[in-house]
Amino acid sequence: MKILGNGLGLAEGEHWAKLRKVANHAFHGESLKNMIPDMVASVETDAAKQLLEGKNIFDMLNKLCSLLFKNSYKIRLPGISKLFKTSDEIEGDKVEKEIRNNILEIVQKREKKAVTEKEDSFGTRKEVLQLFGKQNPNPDGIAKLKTMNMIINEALRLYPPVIQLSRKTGREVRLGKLVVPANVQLVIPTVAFTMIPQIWGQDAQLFKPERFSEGLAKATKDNMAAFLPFGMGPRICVGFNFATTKAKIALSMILQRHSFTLSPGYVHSPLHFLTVRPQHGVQVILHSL
Ligand code: HEM
Repeated sequence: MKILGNGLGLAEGEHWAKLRKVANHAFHGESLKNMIPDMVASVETDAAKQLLEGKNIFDMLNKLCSLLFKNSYKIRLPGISKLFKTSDEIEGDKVEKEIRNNILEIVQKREKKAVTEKEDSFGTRKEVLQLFGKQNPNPDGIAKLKTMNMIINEALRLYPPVIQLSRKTGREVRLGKLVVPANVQLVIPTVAFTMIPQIWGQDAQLFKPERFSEGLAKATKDNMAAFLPFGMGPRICVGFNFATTKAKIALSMILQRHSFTLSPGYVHSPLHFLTVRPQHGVQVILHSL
């Protein structure tokens, strides 16, 4: 019975009711409707492969069933299995372990596939391949990297390397309702502006490059000062174009050659130390295309 676990089929009472509620929800019309495209895709492409993967598991389940059946009327003292195992019990444990490993293998394979598919969910690789094919990036194409530009903007919004600007008033100035005398040092916490829900919405903390799909003015609801990763005015970052162009070239060349996933060892820990940076680096796993 160990292999059957404590699932819905064997659960009782309150535990059963809880599991049943979850299962009802999972198999409810709406949830099921959302699964249909995946079901269709899996029937079209993966059916044969899945059958092969699954066959091994069903063979082992059959073996386990016959062991259970063979032993179901045998009387054993409670706890004796811990001290002494019959050959059937040893065989049963082995089969159970194999089933578990097989299932885990299938799950891991699916997870890996899902991550690889998700990796280009914004269509950036498609965009790169359409513009450059396998050739090196060229200036005309770089200017047309629309989704990549959106992704870079969104990354800079959430993790601006420079989190504040500073200015000193050369003379008395009026800032809205505020009159600031001459020689005052002002700190402008630009990072705080990137989280204003009235501008960015309730999902301001989420990574959503599509918010930049219709340009900066639309994304900031005409408050261009809400997005200042490179500063503003005459002292705006002089390397602005250099930095974004280099990033686009590097990303394009990676996407032309590799798919990549975040390493399971990566720990998300942005650290502000002069600039914002990943405290422990960003470990990715590259797969050649
Ligand atoms: C993602 C990369 C970069 C970010 C986020 C960034 C951000 C900034 C920011 C916020 C400022 C202050 C702007 C202001 O006060 O209004 C600045 C200034 C500056 N940046 Fe960058 N920067 C980047 C890359 C670069 C690169 C690659 C270079 C050089 C090739 C560069 C050179 C400069 C210089 C020289 C200034 C001072 C400009 C001045 O005071 O007139 N930056 N940067």
